Amino acid sequence: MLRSKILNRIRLLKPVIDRRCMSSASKTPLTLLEVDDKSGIATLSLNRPPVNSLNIDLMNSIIESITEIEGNKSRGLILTSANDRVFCAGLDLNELHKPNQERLKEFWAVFQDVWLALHLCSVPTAAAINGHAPAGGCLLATACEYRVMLPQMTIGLNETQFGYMAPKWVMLSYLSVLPRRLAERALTQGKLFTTAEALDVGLVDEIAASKEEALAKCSTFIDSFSKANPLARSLTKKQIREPDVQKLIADRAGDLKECLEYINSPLLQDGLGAYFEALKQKSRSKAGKS
Ligand SMILES: CCCCCCCCCCCC/C=C/CC(=O)SCCNC(=O)CCNC(=O)[C@H](O)C(C)(C)COP(=O)(O)OP(=O)(O)OC[C@H]1O[C@@H](n2cnc3c(N)ncnc32)[C@H](O)[C@@H]1OP(=O)(O)O
Repeated sequence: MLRSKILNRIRLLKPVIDRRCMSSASKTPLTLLEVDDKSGIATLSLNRPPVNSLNIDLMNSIIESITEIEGNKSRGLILTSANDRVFCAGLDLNELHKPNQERLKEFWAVFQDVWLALHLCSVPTAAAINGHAPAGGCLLATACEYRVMLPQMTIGLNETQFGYMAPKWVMLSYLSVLPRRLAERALTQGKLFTTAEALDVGLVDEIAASKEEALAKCSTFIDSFSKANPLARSLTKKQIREPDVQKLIADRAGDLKECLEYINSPLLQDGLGAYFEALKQKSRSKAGKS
């Protein structure tokens, strides 16, 4: 009786995921999903060149993969990147800059969904961060239960550097990993931590010399739950994460409204435009040099 009450409660917590089709003009899968026959661990690789920036299609593809992993009895999920330089560059700035309003609404709702799906994933989750992970990339990593990162990369919620304040629930994700004082300072500075700094403050759990080693360390973390009952483990995780998740679920429409107003404000659009242009300029001059 108690168990079914808890299960119903957890079901209510789960995001309602509208299974929109995974569309891709290039016909390349935006995520690659591999389940190891021996270990039963699923590896989900982000595969949207050049930098795995999160547009609607990539986020839907991540959600569909998580749903599949939960359904196929995988023992755990490792999130990584098919790109060996960038784990995920965060939200696709094309979706935020001069946005089409209807698309922006859908985009924000899917952004909420992807965080909820990963944050509440029923199997153990670990991120093998094999490249840079700014902003939304850091959010994906912090939604996982464990993080292993390669050297000489950067990670952090750097929103204030390009003129945005991270949404409340994004900040909560950071606060679940970092001590409050440190999180406040890093969020207000828009700090990008190097791998060594991230390990030092506890933003990542381990450093690995190669992607293979990172995947192996993530597998070891997932194996550490071998003696725990999977249902009990998953319910415990969800109970612990419930307060943060409820803050978003209780007012998804309010969050959407607030964010849309904020994103559309001329000051923020100008700041974002300048930031995006500087990124493109940097990329052009890099290409010119090579
Ligand atoms: C009043 C209260 C209201 C409260 C409400 C609050 C709500 C606020 C809502 C605001 C939302 C804010 C949330 C934001 C979260 C985000 O995730 S925003 C995205 C932030 N991302 C970044 O800042 C990363 C930027 N990119 C980089 O730093 C680098 O690209 C890299 C380190 C990831 C990789 O470097 P490198 O390998 O050298 O590649 P580049 O040459 O820089 O880039 C290649 C190519 O990709 C394009 N690109 C890079 N990042 C993005 C991106 N995020 N989106 C789209 N495109 C991107 C870059 O321009 C290059 O393209 P071109 O070669 O120029 O075509």
